[in-house]
Amino acid sequence: MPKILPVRPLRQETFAPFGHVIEADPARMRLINGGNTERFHALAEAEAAGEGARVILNIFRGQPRAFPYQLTMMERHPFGSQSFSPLNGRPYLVVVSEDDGGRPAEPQVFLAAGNQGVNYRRNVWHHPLMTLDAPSDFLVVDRDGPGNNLEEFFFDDPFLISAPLISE
Ligand SMILES: NC(=O)N[C@@H](O)C(=O)O
Ligand code: NI
Repeated sequence: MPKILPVRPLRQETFAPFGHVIEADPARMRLINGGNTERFHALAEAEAAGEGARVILNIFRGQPRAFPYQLTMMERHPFGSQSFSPLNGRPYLVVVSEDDGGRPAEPQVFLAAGNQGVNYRRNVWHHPLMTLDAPSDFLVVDRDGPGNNLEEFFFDDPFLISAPLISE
């Protein structure tokens, strides 16, 4: 029986080993434009390593995942960070792993709210986009350039996400 992974709410403190949560954090706010606009400053940094690399902005339109979901693989991008910011205001799942000697450790699953984005630091193990309920668009900021920027790992034994609900 595959091991069922608990789902936790996405919080910066628990996500810190993997990157940053992109959300309107009052501690990062400064007023600009004559007080008309609140700027939540420098919530994360985009990384694009290697000669000829550049930071690009994309839209990913993800189809909803079906549950229970068998999680069989993780991936990482050795030359750059990757951020996902929801454009439709719907929740989604974020799945990350610590590195364990070059392979992902047991995945950790977070339920992100529709007003939370994430930025995976360069070379952080994560599962590809996990959209819920309906096709959803995400602004994705990541790295383009020479070299293979995608490393995948397939588990011998899959894990299971039974439902995208908070279980902790
Ligand atoms: N491969 C690709 O562009 N998408 C993945 O990196 C992902 O994290 O969804
Ligand atoms: Ni990715």
